[in-house]
Amino acid sequence: MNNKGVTLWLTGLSGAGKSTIAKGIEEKLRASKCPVEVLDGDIIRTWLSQGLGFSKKDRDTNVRRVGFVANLLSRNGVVTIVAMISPYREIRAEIRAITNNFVEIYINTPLEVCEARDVKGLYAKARAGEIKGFTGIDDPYESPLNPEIVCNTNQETIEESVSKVIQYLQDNGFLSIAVTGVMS
Ligand SMILES: Nc1ncnc2c1ncn2[C@@H]1O[C@H](COP(=O)(O)OP(=O)(O)OP(=O)(O)O)[C@@H](O)[C@H]1O
Ligand SMILES: Nc1ncnc2c1ncn2[C@@H]1O[C@H](COP(=O)(O)OS(=O)(=O)O)[C@@H](O)[C@H]1O
Repeated sequence: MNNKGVTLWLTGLSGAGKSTIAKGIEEKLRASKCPVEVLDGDIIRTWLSQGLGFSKKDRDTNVRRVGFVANLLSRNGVVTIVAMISPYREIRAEIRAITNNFVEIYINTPLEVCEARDVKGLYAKARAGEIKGFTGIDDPYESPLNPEIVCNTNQETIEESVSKVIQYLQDNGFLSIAVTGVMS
């Protein structure tokens, strides 16, 4: 096993499908004995970033911390999957510049679809004014201009998005093993 290590940075609105697709990629790679870790926004905010809020300053701090850890992992051969809203272009560019093999993946799901899913009921609260500064409602989301991969989750299945990412890893020499079950 001699993976190059890579950081897969999944960005998109809340409910876009970042965690779901991250888990799908993780499962496929783990089943093939590939070293993989997921840094998920919700879990990071429980441990590494407890106490941070959702101001631009706090979100940037959150993203910087995760970028730092992702680089440590990926430079040691781990496929590191980050799933965070990470709404600001500038900070994503900053992390790209300092991170080993940074691959930006835009989980492109229209706001209406995320809102209809409303997995955690937070969009309803944001619309009711109970949560202020909610991304996509009254806080910005700056979509990537040149992402390496785009997953249009309202036009493709979870499995198709996962396969697309694994295929990218294989095509770009990031995997030293063949991962089974990848559609072409
Ligand atoms: N094609 C698809 N790809 C990904 N998720 C999908 C798709 N179709 C439906 N879903 C559903 O959308 C929801 C996405 O929720 P998920 O927690 O993955 O979003 P998230 O982007 O991680 O949000 P948050 O930033 O709030 O953590 C899940 O319930 C998932 O099953
Ligand atoms: N004001 C808010 N804006 C966006 N997401 C929020 C907000 N308040 C709570 N959340 C929840 O916090 C999670 C997003 O956290 P992160 O991905 O860690 O965000 S980020 O902006 O700092 O990258 C999502 O699960 C979302 O549902």
